[in-house]
Amino acid sequence: MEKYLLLKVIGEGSFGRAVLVRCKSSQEQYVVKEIQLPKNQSKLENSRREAILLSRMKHPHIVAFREAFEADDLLCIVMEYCSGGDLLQRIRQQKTTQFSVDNILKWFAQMCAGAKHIHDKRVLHRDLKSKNIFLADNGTIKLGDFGSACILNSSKAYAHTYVGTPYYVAPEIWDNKPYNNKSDVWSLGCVLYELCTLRHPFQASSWKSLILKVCRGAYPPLPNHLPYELQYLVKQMFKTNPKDRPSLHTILTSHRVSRLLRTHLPSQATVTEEQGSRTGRWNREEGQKVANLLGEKSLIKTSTYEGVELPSGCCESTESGPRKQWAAGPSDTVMQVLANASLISSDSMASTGQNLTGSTHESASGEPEDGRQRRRWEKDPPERILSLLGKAQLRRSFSTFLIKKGDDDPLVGPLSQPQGDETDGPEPEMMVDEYRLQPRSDDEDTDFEEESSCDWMDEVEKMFLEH
Ligand SMILES: Nc1ncnc2c1ncn2[C@@H]1O[C@H](COP(=O)(O)OP(=O)(O)OP(=O)(O)O)[C@@H](O)[C@H]1O
Repeated sequence: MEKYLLLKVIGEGSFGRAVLVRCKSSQEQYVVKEIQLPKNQSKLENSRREAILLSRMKHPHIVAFREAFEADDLLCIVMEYCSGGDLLQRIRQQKTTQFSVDNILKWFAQMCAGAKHIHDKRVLHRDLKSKNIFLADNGTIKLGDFGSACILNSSKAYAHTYVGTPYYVAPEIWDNKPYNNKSDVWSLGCVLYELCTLRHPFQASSWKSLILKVCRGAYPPLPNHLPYELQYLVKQMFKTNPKDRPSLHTILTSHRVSRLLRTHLPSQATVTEEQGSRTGRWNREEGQKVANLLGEKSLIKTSTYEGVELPSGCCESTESGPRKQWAAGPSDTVMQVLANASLISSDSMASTGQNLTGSTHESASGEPEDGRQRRRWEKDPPERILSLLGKAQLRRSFSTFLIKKGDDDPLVGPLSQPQGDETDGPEPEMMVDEYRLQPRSDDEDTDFEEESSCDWMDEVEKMFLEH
């Protein structure tokens, strides 16, 4: 840390603070994420994973990694400073002034290029939202916050924890289905919608209403002045079946909107890893060094309660439970039980009290110890879990999904007005050319998903049983 001069604290995240520093030798400014190395092993792995993942993602639209080191009890991740702040702040600054179509297309194209790059590496971001997307000083988009990302295609990659922010979560996650590349596409659809309207597509005053809207893909249509290609794209990104959503590759190459998007992308933004490597922009050695430093094994032997504060003692289990699949229609049950719970405001995960998260449990090798078959639930599991949820207040967070006892503030969406936002009021009537917007099925598109099913509901149950 002696190399850097501390300039100011930018903010506090759930795992530590972010500080602006200046490198004493180069005079360049960087952000250092200081993460208190947790005694809790699972959080430690989470922190290390972010550093490793970031070190491997070199792309013009991904926050650049510089180095990571451990000092005292801190893991310090040094990264590019995005002086334009995050996109949520930027959208809020607009108040009621809409962004120009060119601006929307440019930013969206850039975020797609960054996200496509991580998907090409078989990594899912899992928490894409305007608050995790940054603007560099030249106005360029940079995807950040890889704390929730998970690597796919590794039998040891057992990051099967629920991660996400309710407002950006795809319908399949509410259905306890595995997170997949199209779930990231859904979240980016939410960001695109925010850019187009300065509002969130799925605003609601209760969990039931929020989940219903998400699971039905019901959102107020975009204003007519926007090009139909954008309207068509939004409609496709909000297809409730992930298979019907276009991949980022499709969006950038063969979608009706691709031509518009590509005019805003310099050719280097879509460079592949191999191309990058040939041109020397992708520094494998550097990534490897960091991975070694931080212990690559820990990356894939992860046992995490990702992104959520847990009561102490909740993360201790190392049991390798078999994967679970829903027998049928969990969403209805989810909604029944959530109906009475209120969603409350929280900008920070560093909240106190009893919170909810998912976790990953696995053997020391990171694999199911005995190759056990996946078992199916014998009875409808959401009933059980959600009756537990019913005892708690559901807490909204921009960072993750929390349940907290004892509060009952009304729900306020990320882009709600401070007061009196009619989140559940009648949706504005718009003239939409349904025929032109009719989406096609994207059968030939690329699909991949995390290996293990999302068993966050199971973890909720365990957590409450322990208390
Ligand atoms: N590279 C960066 N450039 C500029 N600002 C950043 C950068 N990284 C983070 N920030 C800002 O620093 C603050 C803290 O960020 P951090 O990622 O630590 O936590 P968070 O995203 O607010 O919360 P959480 O950890 O719960 O996701 C945020 O306001 C964020 O916008």
